[in-house]
Amino acid sequence: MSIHRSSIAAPPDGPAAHVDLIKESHERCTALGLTRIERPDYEPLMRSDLNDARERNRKLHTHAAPVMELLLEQIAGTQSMIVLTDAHGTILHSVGDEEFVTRAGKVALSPGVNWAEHSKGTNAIGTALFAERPTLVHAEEHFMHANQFLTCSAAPIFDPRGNMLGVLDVSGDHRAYHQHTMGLVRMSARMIENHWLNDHCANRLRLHFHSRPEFIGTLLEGIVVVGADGKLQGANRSALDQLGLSGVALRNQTLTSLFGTTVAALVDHFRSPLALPMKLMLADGRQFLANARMDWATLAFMPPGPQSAESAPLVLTPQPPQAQPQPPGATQVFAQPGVAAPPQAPSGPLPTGLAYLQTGDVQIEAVVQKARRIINRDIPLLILGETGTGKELLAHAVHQESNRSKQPFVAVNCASIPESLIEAELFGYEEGAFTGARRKGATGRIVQANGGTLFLDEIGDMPLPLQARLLRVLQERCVTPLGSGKSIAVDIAVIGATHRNLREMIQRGEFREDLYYRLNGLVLRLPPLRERSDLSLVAQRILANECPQGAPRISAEVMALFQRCDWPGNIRQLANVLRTAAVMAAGEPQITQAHLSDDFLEDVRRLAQQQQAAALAAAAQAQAQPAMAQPVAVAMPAGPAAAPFAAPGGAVPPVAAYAGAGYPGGYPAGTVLGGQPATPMAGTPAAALPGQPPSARTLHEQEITMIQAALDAAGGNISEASKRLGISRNTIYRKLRWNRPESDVS
Ligand SMILES: Nc1ncnc2c1ncn2[C@@H]1O[C@H](COP(=O)(O)OP(=O)(O)OP(=O)(O)O)[C@@H](O)[C@H]1O
Repeated sequence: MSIHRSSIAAPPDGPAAHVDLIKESHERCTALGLTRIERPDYEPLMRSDLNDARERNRKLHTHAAPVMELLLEQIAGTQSMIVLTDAHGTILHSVGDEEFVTRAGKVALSPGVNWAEHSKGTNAIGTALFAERPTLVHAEEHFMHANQFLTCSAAPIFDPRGNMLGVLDVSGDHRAYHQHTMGLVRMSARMIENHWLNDHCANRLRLHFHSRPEFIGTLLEGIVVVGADGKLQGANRSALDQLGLSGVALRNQTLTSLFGTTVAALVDHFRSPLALPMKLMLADGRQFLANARMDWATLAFMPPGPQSAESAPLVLTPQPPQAQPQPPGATQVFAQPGVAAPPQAPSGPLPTGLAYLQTGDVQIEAVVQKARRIINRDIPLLILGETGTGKELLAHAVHQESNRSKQPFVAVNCASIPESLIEAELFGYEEGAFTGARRKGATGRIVQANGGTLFLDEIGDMPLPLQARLLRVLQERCVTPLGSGKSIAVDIAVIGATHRNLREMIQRGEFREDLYYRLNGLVLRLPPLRERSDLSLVAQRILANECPQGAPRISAEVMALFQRCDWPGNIRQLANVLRTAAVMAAGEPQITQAHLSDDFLEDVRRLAQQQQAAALAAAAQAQAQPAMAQPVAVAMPAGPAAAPFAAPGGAVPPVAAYAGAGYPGGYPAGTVLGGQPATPMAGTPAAALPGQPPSARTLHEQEITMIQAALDAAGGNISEASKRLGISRNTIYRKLRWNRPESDVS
């Protein structure tokens, strides 16, 4: 049974446009010298060339494969097949009804064969490629007689900049034509485009919008990609449709020119995890609601929002190309508007990659030299170090300097993902793989990293059963998503990182020895900030990065304070402190104590008290020891102005006397912190348990106490507490979750 052309349902552009499209295609074929009875060119690509083409289009297939599987379910039993081609019309992959696939093979509708118009005449794939729009070619609409048993629906797949990536097509027996097929193919192509966009622009700010909020998060949502300078860099098809713009017209717009807002306003609005969608309005009055998405790593580089409602909104400072290269992983830099350039401009462009990390410390220098030697050598790297020491930055720098730099760098924090979800996150899953799984399934992070680098942060927190699966992936270089029988080949460089002592974990049976040896081709240990000799240069580099138009100096008093701090949050904490200070000091030539946040000064004060208390207790214990009489208990006074320490059995000299004497690890004589003399406080970690010298308290216990105190001060708000402590929210969760002594990194 053949279907009359005019009865073909739902051609993408209406019946008249469809007739014209086919007519023009036939004319092109005639002009190309093709004839209708011509024996089609059946010559497929050689196997090796097909493999090359598949390799070149691996990412397209990665994003298309789950969508094709889903589509296959919808068309099962309809005598049809699904075809994915590259941007030239060469078939890369096909799946479908076995019987029909064999029939289609007779007209060379199979991998390795090119279906561009010039080789196969009018057909949905070739004509969609030419017309750059979804195309239906039914039965005798095919130019060549041999293909007229087919009905084919094809949709081109574009990247966010409008570049053609390939074509998705469903071809079937023309007698089994179904009017919904074209719609399914168009939807599937959009899904692939959205996957591609979200993956490739993961590090960039994306706005997901629609005029109806319930459509945000669906296939109908518009997505625009926003650059650090506020320029719109790309969009999905639904965005262009909703905005009524072409891709080129969209890329000539900025957030301000199109929606009347700024990146800073967006960042500020969405900083709260509970933020509602933001209202955006076009110049013609049309309104949309938008959610913003971006990688957490990107957000980590953004400064806190405006300090108060009255303060001027933060604006993005455009960076001159090449003038201020970003450190590895950094994306955006903010400054206050209207601020005169501070007198101390950075002397030159900041180095990038591993060179960014070289600030003169000998331990770091050794780390960088060793890291350089293994670049492109297929040697797995394991980075050890406390939280915030720059493990991810180092991993990113290694990736940047490798020949994988153009491919994705995918970071997974094994400690921040609930144990039950790590497997799905890493390996991906098929539709219906487990209760609560997204209907369409998901690509795992390992597959997303294909061709690039997978950074497994906090690898020591990976549950044992998953360690076995990860080991298999590393050995066999292929991944099998949950609920799938098929494995996907992957080519990844793996960098692991942890703050834990993996050797001890192996001994306790908590970490697989075989995985450990797979991961530790080279082990690099990043020293904590308190052990580094380059604090001053690191601080200046962070400031230069924060204030591209000229960084303020750090006053000697502040630097002296920094030098004495023990930085439990390491460089992350330092960066947070400097970021706030730079905003407070805007327009002034140097950062003084007055620009430091009270939280930080409070922490420094508390630390000084702990150190003094520890020293006092040690001294008291030393005094008590000859008599072997009583255990030492140090009672802390109730507040800063309270009486000096008292130890059982006798008066202990006032703190001031000790401070004045200049205690080892404490403050030198006469040091004044935050305008007040350093004095002890009740409830500090150094308030030792009776019968136990403070030094016997583990670092972990002290950390827990500090975290608890910060949480109390922040009213239980973990984000706020993490800001105050300068450690990540994950670290807080982790430390509270494992509220037991942790082993230090060896
Ligand atoms: N050498 C450096 N110079 C400037 N900034 C740095 C340096 N090292 C780290 N940082 C900054 O410190 C912060 C923490 O770094 P990073 O996330 O790499 O640490 P991490 O060790 O991976 O932390 P965690 O263990 O908590 O995941 C980031 O903002 C990073 O940019």
